[in-house]
Amino acid sequence: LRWNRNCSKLPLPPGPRKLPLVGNFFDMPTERQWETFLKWSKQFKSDIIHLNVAGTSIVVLSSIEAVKELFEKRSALYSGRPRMPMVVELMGCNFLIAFMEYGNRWRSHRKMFYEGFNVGAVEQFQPQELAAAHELLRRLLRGSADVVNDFRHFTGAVIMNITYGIDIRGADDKYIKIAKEGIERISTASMPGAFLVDSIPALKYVPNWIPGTEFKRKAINWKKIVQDSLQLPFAETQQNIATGTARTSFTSINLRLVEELTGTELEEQEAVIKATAANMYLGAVDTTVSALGTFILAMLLNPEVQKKAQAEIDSVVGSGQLPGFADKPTLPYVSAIVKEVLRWRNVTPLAFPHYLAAEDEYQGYRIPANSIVIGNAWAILHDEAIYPDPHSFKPERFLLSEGKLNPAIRDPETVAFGFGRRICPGRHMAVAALWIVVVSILSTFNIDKAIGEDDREIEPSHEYSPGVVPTPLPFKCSITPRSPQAVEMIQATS
Ligand code: HEM
Repeated sequence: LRWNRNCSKLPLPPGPRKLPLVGNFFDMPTERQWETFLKWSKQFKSDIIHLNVAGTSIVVLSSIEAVKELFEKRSALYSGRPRMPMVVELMGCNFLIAFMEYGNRWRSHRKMFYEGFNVGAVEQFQPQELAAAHELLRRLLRGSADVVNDFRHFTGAVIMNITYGIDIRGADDKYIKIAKEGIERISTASMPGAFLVDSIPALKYVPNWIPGTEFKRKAINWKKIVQDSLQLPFAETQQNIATGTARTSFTSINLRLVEELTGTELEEQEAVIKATAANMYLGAVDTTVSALGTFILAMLLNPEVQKKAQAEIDSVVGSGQLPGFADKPTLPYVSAIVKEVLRWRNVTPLAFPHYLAAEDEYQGYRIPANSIVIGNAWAILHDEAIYPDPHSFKPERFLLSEGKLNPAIRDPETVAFGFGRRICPGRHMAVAALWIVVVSILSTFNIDKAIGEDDREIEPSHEYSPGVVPTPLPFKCSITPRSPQAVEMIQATS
């Protein structure tokens, strides 16, 4: 009580002036929020700023020191998630780990995820990742109309294989479609401020016939789509196990581990396996696709980076074979490209919001109870003091003069995947998938700007979709084999 009394006398962190009742509602940016948050942070000379959006307290952290202190050292306080009635309660997304309250249910799901995807465990997935990367090369060889869509197919194929042991059939595979639609609905519904029911949860009890409750009808339709992505692939794996045709996968391994159980214990364990599997798919696809799209855009802007990487690959791997995971230690420039992709236009600029239930203090400021606390990962990854000329794509920043990776430069992987106990549990697999695609494409293809009908180069728009995971909007580019030998090597992979 004494602590609380002391805290309450402290001032709030600085921030833009608040109006009565609505607070900073009208100051809130509707796009690229991370840039405005950093601007305020500089304006108020503080790595912690406070906003009040129509009664909701929002705290934004924009330095590595602040996120480490609050999200890591005080993780017992800062590992919650804000209540999201639209997506969790109305759309039934309570099976998604990212939205779960911090507690035992979250722990049991997260534990199963960790066992499948920790740094050692993910090595077992390398053969599937390599096979899918080769399939991607074959797709690109046939000609790519939309490279971002090709990446969606690649990520879908890897994840469906690892998670359920299911093969994806073509670009319009039903599981790819279901997941794409599910992710789109979840992304729209979880955008802060998109639905009034998130600010006034009691609205969920208003009867459906009352005007203004379209959100309830949307929630019913969207719930069905999301449920399909949870239920259908899991049911197919169960069916395959029953008929003895199931391949080894995350789901089949875990279902076998619990087959001795009975009754509610079995039901509970099956529910955790089913939910964890769906999390893999829904957590992996858009994030990985976004990073790969950014990689292509970076190559279009920086042809010299592409040439340097190709020279490194040719000198290490040799021109007669395709690279594999074993080459990673000898290809530091390629690894530096992956790090720069994760830094330059990081996939989740504001990570995901954390939630503070009880009042706290930081640097003499009071952080009110029930605050949404956001780590501005974009600001940290664009800090000029650590990454000079932060808006340029420069893999060299991660290298020593002799070409090895420089351990003294902060690795973007420690920021781009979020913070503390909620840090992305799929990060090791994500980095492996990014690396194998980047190295495979660079070793066999040239990435250039497309040429228009007027014989001029077409500049990509560099526009990204709105949402929690901004993804490059479709753009034109030319991806052509580097040599006849590259074509032969790719064809030989089938
Ligand atoms: C480039 C790829 C990826 C990026 C940038 C990324 C980023 C993130 C971020 C920022 C968070 C929130 C962390 C926080 O709350 O502080 C997160 C959570 C999560 N990610 Fe990823 N992710 C990626 C790939 C993946 C993959 C491949 C999987 C699954 C195999 C995955 C599964 C999850 C899950 C389940 C959570 C929720 C964790 C929790 O709330 O405890 N992610 N991710």
